[in-house]
Amino acid sequence: MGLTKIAVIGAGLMGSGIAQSLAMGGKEVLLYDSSGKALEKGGAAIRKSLDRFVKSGSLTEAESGEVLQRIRPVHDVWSTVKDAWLVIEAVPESLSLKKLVFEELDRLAPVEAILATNTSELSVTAIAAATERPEKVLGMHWFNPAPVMKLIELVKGEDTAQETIERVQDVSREIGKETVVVKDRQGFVTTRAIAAHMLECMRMYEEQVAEPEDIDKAIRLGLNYPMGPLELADLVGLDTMLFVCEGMAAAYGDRFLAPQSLRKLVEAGHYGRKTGKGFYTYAGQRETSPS
Ligand SMILES: CCCCCCCCCCCCC[C@H](O)CC(=O)SCCNC(=O)CCNC(=O)[C@H](O)C(C)(C)COP(=O)(O)OP(=O)(O)OC[C@H]1O[C@@H](n2cnc3c(N)ncnc32)[C@H](O)[C@@H]1OP(=O)(O)O
Ligand SMILES: NC(=O)c1ccc[n+]([C@@H]2O[C@H](COP(=O)([O-])OP(=O)(O)OC[C@H]3O[C@@H](n4cnc5c(N)ncnc54)[C@H](O)[C@@H]3O)[C@@H](O)[C@H]2O)c1
Repeated sequence: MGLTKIAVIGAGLMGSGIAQSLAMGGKEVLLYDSSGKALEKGGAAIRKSLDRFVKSGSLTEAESGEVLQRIRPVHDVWSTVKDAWLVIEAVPESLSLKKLVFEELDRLAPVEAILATNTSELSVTAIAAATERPEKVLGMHWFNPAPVMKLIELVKGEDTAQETIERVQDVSREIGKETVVVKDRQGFVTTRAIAAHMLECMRMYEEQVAEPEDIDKAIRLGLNYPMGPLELADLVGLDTMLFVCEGMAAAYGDRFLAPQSLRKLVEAGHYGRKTGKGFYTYAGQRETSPS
């Protein structure tokens, strides 16, 4: 029997959601995080999300249990990847960190395994160059919350083989997701677009054009976005926001420069929902007031 498993490296906001999405699509998933605490937290996030699906009637209790059975938390990288045909990385948005992780994955994963990065905007080509298998490396950009969002943005590095793209298109379709294929340019399509929108809204926040909740309400109800920019930033994580701004500003210049107030929130450790405070304050994951 060939390689049948899918490995996810990083069990944070995205890695846990990615593992859940794959398991909801019937795939056997191994989930690893360098922090045991984060691995436990990721498991709790998966159970919380599955409860939402059961409450909304999309899943039965039995189906929810079957999904959980398909996700195996693992405490070392080799055990996570040794039987995987696809390895998906979801560690923090740092190019140096991702390169280190890909060097390790290249050493430990089966030679025929595809290695995918969930980076929001970093160079897939540069990440692939940290391996001996650039033709098997691609960007597999999921969206938060991964179990709910329909799209996976596939990014073709300079040396990504067409067969690699097609195999990941197939598995994305099998789990009920839609894909687009984009060139490896900083920010791809989605991050470059959403960053432009969110940064302009952040500048309006800094200029006090309106109260935070009115900025969000205006975008939500006036433009029919499911979430306003500030509440979305708190969901995605202000740490990730800042990482992304730095990458985008390096590529495209000042128009993507991180606003000072974003940097200050991150410096203060206020990352949004995941720390309980960002643009808003959250008591037990329920919004209480603008911070
Ligand atoms: C302003 C600062 C600017 C700074 C500079 C910007 C530059 C950087 C910009 C890019 C950053 C990286 C981007 C990243 O790579 C790509 C992305 O992910 S972009 C974000 C894409 N996602 C969205 O746009 C989400 C939009 N929102 C929605 O679709 C919906 O609101 C929702 C999230 C699906 C929730 O819908 P509802 O369920 O109807 O609303 P609720 O109120 O019930 O949900 C709130 C709560 O529950 C979570 N949730 C809901 N359903 C589920 C589920 N089934 N599984 C998991 N989680 C679920 C939701 O996320 C909320 O979170 P929680 O409170 O549970 O923690
Ligand atoms: N947050 C979002 O909405 C979102 C959406 C799409 C893509 N992304 C991208 O996904 C990636 C992860 O983002 P996130 O929001 O899930 O971050 P996160 O901080 O929630 O999770 C990252 C996890 O990686 C773990 N980790 C760190 N170093 C590791 C290592 N060497 N090996 C294994 N695990 C390690 C951390 O312990 C943490 O649990 C980033 O590249 C980000 O840009 C984020």
